[in-house]
Amino acid sequence: MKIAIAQLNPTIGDLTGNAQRILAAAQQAAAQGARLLLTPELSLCGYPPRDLLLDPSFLEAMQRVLRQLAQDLPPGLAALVGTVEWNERSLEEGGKPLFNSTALLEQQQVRQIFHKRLLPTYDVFDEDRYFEPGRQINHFHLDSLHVGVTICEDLWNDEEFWGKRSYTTNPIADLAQTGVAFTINLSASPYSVGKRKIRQAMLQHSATRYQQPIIYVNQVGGNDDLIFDGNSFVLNRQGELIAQGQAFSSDLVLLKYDPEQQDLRAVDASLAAIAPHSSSEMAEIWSALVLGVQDYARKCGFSQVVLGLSGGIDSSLVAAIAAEALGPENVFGVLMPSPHSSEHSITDALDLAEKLGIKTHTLPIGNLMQDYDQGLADLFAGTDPGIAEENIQSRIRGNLLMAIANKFGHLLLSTGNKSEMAVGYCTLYGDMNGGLAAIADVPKTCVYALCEWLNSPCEAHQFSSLTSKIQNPKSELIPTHILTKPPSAELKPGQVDQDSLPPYDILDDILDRFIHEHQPPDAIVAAGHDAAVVDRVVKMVTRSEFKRRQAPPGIKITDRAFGTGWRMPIASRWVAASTPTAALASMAEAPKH
Ligand SMILES: Nc1ncnc2c1ncn2[C@@H]1O[C@H](COP(=O)(O)OP(=O)(O)OC[C@H]2O[C@@H]([n+]3cccc(C(=O)O)c3)[C@H](O)[C@@H]2O)[C@@H](O)[C@H]1O
Ligand SMILES: Nc1ncnc2c1ncn2[C@@H]1O[C@H](COP(=O)(O)OP(=O)(O)OP(=O)(O)O)[C@@H](O)[C@H]1O
Ligand SMILES: NC(=O)CC[C@H](N)C(=O)O
Repeated sequence: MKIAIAQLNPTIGDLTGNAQRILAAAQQAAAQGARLLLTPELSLCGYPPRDLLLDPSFLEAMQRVLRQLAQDLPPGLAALVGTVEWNERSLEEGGKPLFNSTALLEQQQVRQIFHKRLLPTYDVFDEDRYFEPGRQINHFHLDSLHVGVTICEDLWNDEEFWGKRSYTTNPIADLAQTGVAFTINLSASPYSVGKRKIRQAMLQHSATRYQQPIIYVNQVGGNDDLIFDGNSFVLNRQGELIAQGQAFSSDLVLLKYDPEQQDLRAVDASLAAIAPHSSSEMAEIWSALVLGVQDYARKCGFSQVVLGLSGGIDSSLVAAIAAEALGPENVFGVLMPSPHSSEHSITDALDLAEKLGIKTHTLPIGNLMQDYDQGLADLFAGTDPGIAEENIQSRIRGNLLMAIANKFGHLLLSTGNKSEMAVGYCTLYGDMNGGLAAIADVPKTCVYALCEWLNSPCEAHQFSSLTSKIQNPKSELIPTHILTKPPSAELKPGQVDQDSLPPYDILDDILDRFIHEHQPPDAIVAAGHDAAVVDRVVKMVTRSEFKRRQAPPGIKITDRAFGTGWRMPIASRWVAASTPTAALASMAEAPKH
């Protein structure tokens, strides 16, 4: 029996468009002789639909579209399609009104429905808000084949792999008891650095432990802050990788079940294992950010973006990502020198723009600054000029950029990185203005590493059309001077970031321990950091929550991004304290994936 994995990129809420995507994949799969089509979790509405699930008309429409899709599928092809079902018993027995489900469509009908059993409610996930956990073991027969069904989190509870149990049930253990030939996992698993390897190792462990071949089907594409990387894969009974989908793009992967071997195998290759994708961390992050900007713009209806080009490294990286995502002709860089701007802020920005092939315009802001200062002169009389006056530059730039975005229907990209967002080194209604914060989850040291990677001709060529256009292999995409000069906001004469912040390698290590590793300040000091610096950084993070709450959505690439997975109070007096006892620390350990 041939089986097809449809690694799809749905748009949230575009029910008919998503159904058409499923249908197109179904037709392609049927043409290649497939009997069963697999689609990702909630493939009909896209994941995560969030509070659209509270709209009854949305749920009704989903039911209608699902039934129509069942009618339209090619004859002879069964399909598993992700959908939402009512929990009718909730009216009498209580519980949540919905299930996160998968429908088996066959012979023009909805033949069977399976409900997700384990509901993630941590980090960016909030499934307990909407769904009741399924109680049944999910499996079906197709021709002579007996198949197990799981939905994403259902397979994230292997206590041997994790060293602890997150839920009381373990769906794959239940399925193994029923004698299924293999288990399917229909997922919408967001990207973060290193997650592909974790998924494969985790499911390899489960496949061998339960003697279960596993087909892992993941969604692809950017949905607001979340990037789904695809990377679907198939493991045989020995846990060997026998097929995989592309990273960061839609795909259709065919495989088959071999009844003699009682195992899954690739259609074209032999049973022999294949090598997992081997791209570097930088290549992965680059691809995730490009897809994030591309899909956010496309799904919100923008074809062009605008950003402030300062000749600094952050705006240079964002411009490069945007040029890759939307085409250089669709990126508009605005240079806005003030009397405090250096000469190189202009020459470096123009040099970068030429290399990327993007359009630029120069709008000096000196006159506007004078107008603001004069307008405020009476009110500010007798005070010393300071941050308020400095920030006016940033706010003039933010204002001009929004005017340009309004006028030409562009999306404004803000350029703040994660280190700045963490400590509040950015100006509200100034450089924080924007619709999408492309690198808000990329620490400053990683911003440098990404630019260096873009400039290294070997691997970047495979992942960037921009670098491959550069004829001279010695000529870099991001001008060297942008990488070597000290970072500066240039809001007052001679200002550099390191006047206000610790060196970025130290800052980023403290932030990594505090934000990603959940280490308390005393543990960070014990790791070798200066106590006063740690204390200052932790206070800056805590006190700048009000800025982050007003920031545009950022593209998540780490296991703990600011945004939907970071829910801190603003008006709070708590500042992280000392290490708890070991027992408490392990109980409180937040799930990461
Ligand atoms: N809890 C709270 N809830 C709501 N609002 C709160 C608040 N606490 C302060 N605020 C308000 O926020 C104001 C302070 O925030 P804000 O006005 O953003 O400004 P602020 O943080 O004072 O200054 C911005 C900093 O970012 C630096 N920087 C670095 C890189 C680039 C840029 C750039 O702009 O290009 C700037 C700049 O040098 C300066 O150190 C307060 O004056 C107060 O009005
Ligand atoms: N002279 C300028 N012209 C246009 N935009 C500017 C200018 N100065 C600042 N900006 C905008 O404000 C943002 C914040 O400035 P900031 O100095 O923090 O970043 P950067 O210059 O890109 O990088 P770096 O932090 O390495 O100097 C810039 O990325 C840019 O979008
Ligand atoms: N949609 C889900 O159930 C996702 C949860 C899962 N732990 C993942 O990140 O892959």
